[in-house]
Amino acid sequence: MTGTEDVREPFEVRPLPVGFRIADWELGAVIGSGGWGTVYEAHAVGDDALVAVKLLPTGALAPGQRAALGELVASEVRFSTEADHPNLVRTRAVHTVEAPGLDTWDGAIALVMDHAETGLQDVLDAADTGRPIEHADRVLRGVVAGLAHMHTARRVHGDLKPANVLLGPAGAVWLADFGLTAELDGTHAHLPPVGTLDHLPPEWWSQRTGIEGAVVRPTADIWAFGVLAHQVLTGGLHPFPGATARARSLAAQTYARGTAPLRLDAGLPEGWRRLIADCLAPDHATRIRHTADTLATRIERLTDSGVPRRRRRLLPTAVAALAVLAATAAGGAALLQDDDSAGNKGGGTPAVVTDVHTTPTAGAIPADSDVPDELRPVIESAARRCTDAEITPALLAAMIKAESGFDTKAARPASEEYGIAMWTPAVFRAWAVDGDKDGDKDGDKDYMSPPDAISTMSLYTCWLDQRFKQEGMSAKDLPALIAAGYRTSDRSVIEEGGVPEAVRPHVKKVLRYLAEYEG
Ligand SMILES: Nc1ncnc2c1ncn2[C@@H]1O[C@H](COP(=O)(O)OP(=O)(O)OP(=O)(O)O)[C@@H](O)[C@H]1O
Repeated sequence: MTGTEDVREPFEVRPLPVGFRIADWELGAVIGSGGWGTVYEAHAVGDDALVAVKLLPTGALAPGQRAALGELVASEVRFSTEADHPNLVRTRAVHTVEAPGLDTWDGAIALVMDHAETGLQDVLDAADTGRPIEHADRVLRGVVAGLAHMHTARRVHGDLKPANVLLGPAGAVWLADFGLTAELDGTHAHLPPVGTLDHLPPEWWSQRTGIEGAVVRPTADIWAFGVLAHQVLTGGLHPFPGATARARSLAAQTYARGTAPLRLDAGLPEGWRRLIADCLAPDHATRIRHTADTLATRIERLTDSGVPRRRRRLLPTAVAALAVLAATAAGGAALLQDDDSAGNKGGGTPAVVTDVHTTPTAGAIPADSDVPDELRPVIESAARRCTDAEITPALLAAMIKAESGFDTKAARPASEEYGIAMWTPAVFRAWAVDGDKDGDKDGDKDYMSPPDAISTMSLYTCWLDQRFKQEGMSAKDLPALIAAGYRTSDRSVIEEGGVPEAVRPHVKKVLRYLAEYEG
């Protein structure tokens, strides 16, 4: 899981005492502090119902800071009082603090808001990595609906991130923190050059930040939504690799320049993968097609069953794939359509599966196979990391058997291949997954550990599968192509237009084992 790093210094001043009165409100404990304010619990005098009071001080700051802050405060107050939508936090009142003798607070602005139960960042911090958070669909629907409302009102949020999504009573989802919200003037607005690195679009870095600040457009919020959706659906994982926000931001820029592919978490359902990839289109011009409104409609369709679905499609039989490898006709192979009913391809098309035995256990490892018992759960859980139908426990098991014969200590030093999945250490490092959950530092991912090696194999084969599908390669050949790509590379398979000669014996072996496992 990744935390967030802010480019601003945290706001630090002495808090006001519990019981301090602002108009009819009595302050309680501090909930937290952000870039330019502190939020307190509070209640109306004579009423126990909680509210949240955000205090935005304008005094006791260096003159430069004061000017910038003044504008932000004005923006936050202006938008907060205008905002009227179930997915934007409600501001009940705005007061000016009277505290003579308390320089920091005298003249501060107090926004009295509905009280949230928690924030999305806290939920992500406590979440299981790799799985959607509870009620992920509801949260994402709420966020995108709030965003759509803002964009229709010609506003850009400008600082969308999990810390600015509040979760209220009865499942309420509220966007909050409108300090960086800007009014659109033509197609863009100007914001002071601040924000959170983790959710800034890559084009932000190449924009000049003149006296008016950086240009922001609604597409910046769409990028931030893509990052946030990825985090919500994976228990907090950022879509770009890196241990710090700066490193992740550099990775996003490298991707935007076209020098690295977008590698979203392999566990994402296909429809969500498409939607997030659209939000993370590399520049403003390609992202502009995807508005908060169109995303909201797609999300409605993706989540109409109430939970983000982790659907599996059924696979072509290995027997048919073997036949294809042998260059015989494979007329009986299943042709599978994409199951993204809300994606870019027109939507509404259900998965079509023909001529295949639709057992719920398609691709499972049979009980009487030679796969060692202790490896079965490891392989099954690794396969679940990929929702593409071709990456099944049976395929991973067949590949492992062909690679190492299930020998956890296998080693081929001459070709630098080690462990049960025969990883080359340098390649492993680029893809490594912490399958045994013994930590999240790079050093804890070990190609000699079967869970790490097999989980990483699943991630890598999932990516190969998607590459070959993008290239329009035949669905029925995918198991063979994946086994070949794992032995060589995606590029050599694509250039060859099939299984390269040198690895045909190996691929035949994989397909034979796969046929045995699939019965
Ligand atoms: N209406 C609210 N109800 C309950 N908690 C809130 C409310 N508004 C903000 N908070 C919490 O108060 C803390 C500080 O919020 P604040 O908006 O000042 O900063 P931030 O969002 O963490 O950072 P920044 O403002 O720098 O982007 C956060 O933990 C936030 O979840």
